[in-house]
Amino acid sequence: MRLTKMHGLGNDFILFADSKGASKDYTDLAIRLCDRRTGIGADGLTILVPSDTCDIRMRIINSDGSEAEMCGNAIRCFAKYAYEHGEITKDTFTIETLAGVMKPSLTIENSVVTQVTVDMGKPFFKAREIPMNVDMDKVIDVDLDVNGEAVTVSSVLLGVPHTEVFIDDITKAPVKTQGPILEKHDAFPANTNVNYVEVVNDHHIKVRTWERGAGATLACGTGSCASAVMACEKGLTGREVDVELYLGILHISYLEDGTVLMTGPAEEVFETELPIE
Ligand SMILES: NC(CCC[C@H](N)C(=O)O)C(=O)O
Repeated sequence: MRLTKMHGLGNDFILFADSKGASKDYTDLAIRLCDRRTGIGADGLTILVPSDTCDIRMRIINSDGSEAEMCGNAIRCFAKYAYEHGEITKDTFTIETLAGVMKPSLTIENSVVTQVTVDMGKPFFKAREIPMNVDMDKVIDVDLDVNGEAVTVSSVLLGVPHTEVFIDDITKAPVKTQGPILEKHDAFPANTNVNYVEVVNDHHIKVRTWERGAGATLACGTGSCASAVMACEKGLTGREVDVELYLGILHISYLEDGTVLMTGPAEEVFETELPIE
């Protein structure tokens, strides 16, 4: 099996194509390969499989073996992988995911994909769409009890469920302590990704994420989109926002019609061949 290790701003993935992978169970493979001591190490597997409705289909399996509906950093890596490995010859195409159809546009320099812009679709705000156990049309500034402490959260579905906690200083974000508690809080029947957000000004935010099924990661693409959307909905920023992550910036455009565009890099780290079925 030919594997490609890639990352999007440090959120890292192992990619491969599997023409018979439409409904395969990759749980064990993900846990084995993603282990950072005994495997290759990654936040997830990203698998290219054939699609009946789009140009190609992406499956994303978290490092704990659970399957996610979508992944923003993985889809930029996936789009670059598909083009540079000859699976796709166009610079704009469609990708089927469990969260619907995503549309990447590639910036190509000397046959190398340097940036990818993805039309991520529109966010869903209703509590039952996220899903979340409260009855609200837009889940903005709800107090949740976290071990006796009231934590104010806002939530949105952007491919996957996201919860934002706005804080004054990103260096104090309790990612690894509060993140896992919020991820599995009773309020979220499907669990949630947790983003800590510092608003720097009306076009610049900083984000740190605790990911559902993967833990603390260096960047989260859908989380960056969700954070930018929520900052705008709360009146803290405009519709064009730079999201600062540990290793760089994702640019998010939240268009007037609700469509979210995400632009950022994707990098290949190495390729290898392993004797895996
Ligand atoms: N890394 C992500 C999100 C991956 C999915 C997530 N762990 C989940 O299960 O919801 C991104 O870049 O969007």
